[in-house]
Amino acid sequence: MSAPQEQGQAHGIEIRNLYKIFGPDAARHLPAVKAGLGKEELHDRHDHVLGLCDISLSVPPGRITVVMGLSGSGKSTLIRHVNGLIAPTAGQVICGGQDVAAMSDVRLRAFRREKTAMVFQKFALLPHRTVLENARYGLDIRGLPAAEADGRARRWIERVGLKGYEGYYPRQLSGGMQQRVGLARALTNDAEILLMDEAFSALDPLIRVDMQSILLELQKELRKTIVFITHDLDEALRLGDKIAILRDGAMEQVGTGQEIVLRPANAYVADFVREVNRGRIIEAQTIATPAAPGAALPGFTVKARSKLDRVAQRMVEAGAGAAQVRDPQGQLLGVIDLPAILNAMVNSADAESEE
Ligand SMILES: Nc1ncnc2c1ncn2[C@@H]1O[C@H](COP(=O)(O)OP(=O)(O)OP(=O)(O)O)[C@@H](O)[C@H]1O
Repeated sequence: MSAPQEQGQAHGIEIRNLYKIFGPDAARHLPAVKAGLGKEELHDRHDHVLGLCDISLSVPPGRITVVMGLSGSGKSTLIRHVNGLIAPTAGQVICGGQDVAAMSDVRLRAFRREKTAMVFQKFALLPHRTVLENARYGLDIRGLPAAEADGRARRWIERVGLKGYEGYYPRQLSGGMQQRVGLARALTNDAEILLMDEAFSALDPLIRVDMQSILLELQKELRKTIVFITHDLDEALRLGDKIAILRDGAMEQVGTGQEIVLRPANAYVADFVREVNRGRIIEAQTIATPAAPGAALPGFTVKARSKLDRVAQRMVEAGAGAAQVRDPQGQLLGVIDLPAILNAMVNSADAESEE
């Protein structure tokens, strides 16, 4: 009866000047934190923990925003503000024109249940329920007719590659398969916003890459607003349309993977991206420079989104020292040459940090 909402326009999320101080007297310490009191001093002098410090982040609708940082940097705290599991000490989390932090309990519960779905590192499946029952659990809670809940759940179970396993129990499945159930459950809920907290971190490396591929494949069509937490840079670079790097509760840099790898904002981020294989990340379009007016264009052409290691390989094979970079519509974006490619690929990511 009730129409599926797959076609519904996903909302973005605006996080504005968010502060979270853990401790009984959080509000009292807020002015000092705003004036620059750091995490360590707050802890040592006042026995409070600075969870988040002046975080502003625009999470675009229909895209994957990755929040990354080391353990304790505030990733989980941030994602839990998005669905109101944690209330901020100050600041706003705006979704669909509403401040999540200002919602009444009833409204917040409805928002959490209907607009958001979470995928956890530890899967959080119900052990005594089958794959099908786990996947449809959220719909059961919402009181959907059984036949409809069943139909929707089966569809997503199939989409994550688990057709035939509907009657299995979680303990009968591998970790990767259990997390597919976690994903199917989140998708069955049909929420616009997917919150994924280290969702693939417990999986073996190959399975993890598999799950990333499944998510990317589904996302092409689903266009959910996804906030994905990870401490793994490779995962962040693979998944993130946008990446936010946290340290000690503060935002170090927000940007695309290309921007972060090529132009780390400071020494900390530079350190983070130092080991990255830049040739496999940076795209031709990122380093293309405008063709000189009137100059002849190189005879060789590469695609805008081709990664530099492939571009270099093809250029060397073709004996080309330079190439045009064109987008899928054939539009000229600029030119690149081998020295520029090598320069971008060489791992000299020490930030020219001004400070
Ligand atoms: N309920 C709480 N009470 C007190 N301090 C907390 C609480 N929750 C989190 N913290 C502290 O806030 C900071 C950020 O923690 P958070 O769990 O968000 O980090 P994280 O980046 O998700 O780390 P991890 O990758 O280890 O999960 C840490 O210093 C943590 O100890």
